[in-house]
Amino acid sequence: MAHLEIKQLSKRFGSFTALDRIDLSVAQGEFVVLLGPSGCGKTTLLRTIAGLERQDSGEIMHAGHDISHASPAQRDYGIVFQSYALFPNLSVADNIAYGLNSRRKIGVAGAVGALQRVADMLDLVGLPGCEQKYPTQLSGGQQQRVALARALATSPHLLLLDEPLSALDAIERVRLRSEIRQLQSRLGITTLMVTHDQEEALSMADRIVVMNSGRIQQIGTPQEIYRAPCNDFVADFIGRGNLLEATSQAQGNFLFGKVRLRCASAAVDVAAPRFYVRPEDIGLHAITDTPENSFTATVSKSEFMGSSYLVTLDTDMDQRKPLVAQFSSNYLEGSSIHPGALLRVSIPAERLRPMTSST
Ligand SMILES: Nc1ncnc2c1ncn2[C@@H]1O[C@H](COP(=O)(O)OP(=O)(O)OP(=O)(O)O)[C@@H](O)[C@H]1O
Repeated sequence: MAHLEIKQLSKRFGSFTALDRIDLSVAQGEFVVLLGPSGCGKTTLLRTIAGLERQDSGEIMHAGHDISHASPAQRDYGIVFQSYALFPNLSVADNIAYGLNSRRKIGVAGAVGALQRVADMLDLVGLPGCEQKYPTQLSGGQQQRVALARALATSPHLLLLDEPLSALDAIERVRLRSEIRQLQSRLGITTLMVTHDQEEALSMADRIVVMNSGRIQQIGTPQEIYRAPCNDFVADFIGRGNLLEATSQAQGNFLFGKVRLRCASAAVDVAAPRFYVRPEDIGLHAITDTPENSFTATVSKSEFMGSSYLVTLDTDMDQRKPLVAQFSSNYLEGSSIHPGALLRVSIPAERLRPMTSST
């Protein structure tokens, strides 16, 4: 049985459809990331699960209970928002204890129990001894750790994170994302996190739900989403990529302008073949070599990215956009990839991935 099950959930604001028949099943202990561009409905979905928005239709089941019409207080979750949302006039301890008080989970041990719980929570998020500080005395990352401690203080069975890292600087963001992931694994708490940052999603999620215009586009592991995007939107949104159109030839061969390539997959729509190639899947060869699926290309632009170069190539493939390749800096050591340079590149047959849908 799924720990969280969302069935045909729809939400409208006036005539605008923010969520359109969302189906999603989350397993116990899973870390699921809702990913999509601004305005696609991620936050609305999270808020509807929290009971902070009411759906127009559809169901939400949590641990076998129908919570579709339960009030936020009747639902069992902890939530962390993008802006730290701590009470500035309350100490760290009071901020964390607030959740305990409001949910009446202090128990018989009363205030002493609450103090111990606050201390335990601060240990858990790596801020021991910070009880008496105030939010303004903490960095952004520390404030989000306190917000996390507050969300976890009632031992909820569901953790909802709404862009918890987006207000932090780059270094703190990377640090906190691995801390959150480790903590989540350790506690085994089922977690849903909203982000529009694809790197964050790829590095943290067990599964990613890619959304656009209130609809789910694809659900899969980071590897599945990255390697096999199901449509143009996902292909475009996740990482860099080349969408290529071709005409069919015999025996798994396809013609891209003047360039003929073999595709190893049998799943090509031969009537309208379209493919997807990641920049890092493009090979670079000595100009005199002629491995399978290789062709010549002229460098039009070369950007140094640190560990790699991003190289824009003019080819005879006759596509709407130039081909973009990514070559490792180590591999290029000593060779010159400057605008105008003639290269021999290849798209290996198994890296030429068919697109099944253009929606
Ligand atoms: N209370 C509301 N009233 C009217 N429209 C709303 C309301 N809340 C959200 N919307 C609209 O619903 C759509 C989805 O909003 P939502 O906040 O869920 O998007 P999002 O994917 O989380 O985007 P972002 O990353 O920018 O927060 C947006 O077009 C937004 O303007």
